Amino acid sequence: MSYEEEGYSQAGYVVGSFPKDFGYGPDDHDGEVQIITTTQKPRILLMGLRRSGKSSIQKVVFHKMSPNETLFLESTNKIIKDDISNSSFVQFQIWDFPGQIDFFDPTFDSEVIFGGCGALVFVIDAQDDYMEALNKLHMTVSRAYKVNTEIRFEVFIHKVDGLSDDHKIETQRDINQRANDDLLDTGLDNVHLSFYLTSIYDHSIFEAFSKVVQKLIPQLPTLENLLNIFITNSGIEKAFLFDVVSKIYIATDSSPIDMQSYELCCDMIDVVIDVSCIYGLPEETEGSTFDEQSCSTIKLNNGTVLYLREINRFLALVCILREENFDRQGLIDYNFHCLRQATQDVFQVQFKSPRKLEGTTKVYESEQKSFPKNFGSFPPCHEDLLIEAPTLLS
Ligand SMILES: Nc1nc2c(ncn2[C@@H]2O[C@H](COP(=O)(O)OP(=O)(O)OP(=O)(O)O)[C@@H](O)[C@H]2O)c(=O)[nH]1
Repeated sequence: MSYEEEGYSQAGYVVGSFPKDFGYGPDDHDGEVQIITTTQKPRILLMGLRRSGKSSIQKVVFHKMSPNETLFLESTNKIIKDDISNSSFVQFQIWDFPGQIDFFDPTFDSEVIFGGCGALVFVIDAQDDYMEALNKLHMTVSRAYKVNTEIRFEVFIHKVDGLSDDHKIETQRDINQRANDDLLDTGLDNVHLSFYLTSIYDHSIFEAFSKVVQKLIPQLPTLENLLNIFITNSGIEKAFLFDVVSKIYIATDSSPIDMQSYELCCDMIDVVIDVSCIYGLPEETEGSTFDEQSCSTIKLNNGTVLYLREINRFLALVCILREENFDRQGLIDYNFHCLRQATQDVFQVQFKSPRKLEGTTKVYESEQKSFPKNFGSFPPCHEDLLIEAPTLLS
């Protein structure tokens, strides 16, 4: 059967009911998936005035550059296209624009640049006077929206490490108000801007980028639902699905996120990778330090356990739970295997025919009782933790 018959477009993406042609997923589990790496990737554009911090964000989040090293970055003078799909689960390109870009330059092709773009991240330096940045933001948004009404506009109020807490809130309120007023004045009141306070010197930039990326993942509600069921049946308090290299979390359960939990999980990934680098591979062996055997459990002295397991070579599940709930580690391990299988299925559905795709997606998106029948749960003595447990382990 040809790819088209199977539901593929010529470009290698699925013709079907997904909202956008975004390519995600493990490319090592199924030969079919590799076709996506040869095609045009969905794009996230990084724009903003000169020296606002665009290249630093890209280098810190996706290339492990330490924040202090960004002091020596040279100014970008042409569009830098960074394809991060080789190292990351989320397959997209990031285009870093020079600050002085001129929209009226005839070589600036808005149709091409904004046409296939998923998200436009506009970076504003909060330590500087931001009036000029707001003008540029308005010009950029109106230009992009004219070409592509589907773009998500994300505004990073950046370098907030230099501001006091009160000043941060006040700056965000002021920028939000002015940017939306500008849009209203030009009749663009249906354009939605999202604002984030960010800095490369803490985890805020990773958190903000996580939210930007999550909005581009059509499978997000399904993943969230899977994680909800997993944590409820396993006595876990919080679970994140991490892209290991970037430390972007592509999904979490629906309980509230506190920054400390996120930071703790990020730190755990660093520890596991560092220890694996030193002790994980036999001497003089080339290979990935994160593989199917990667797993770790860390018990903290405050009665909390951190639990990390590999989902595929790019993705890790990191959970936080109470020590007493870790007594039944076998059950958690078992449930994790169900979750891992389900997660892989969710992403591979994307590469099946639209007909099959609808059916499978429905299974995962419907009520909890329709989830994989083999999901384990705490035995009946822990009834408080059960939610219509499918098959109980005895
Ligand atoms: N304090 C602080 N400085 C930052 C932050 N992010 C970037 N910088 C600094 O801002 C300066 C400019 O950063 P770049 O990343 O080169 O800025 P850019 O927007 O790419 O600049 P152009 O390439 O000229 O458009 C560098 O000295 C960075 O170290 C941040 O979160 N906090």
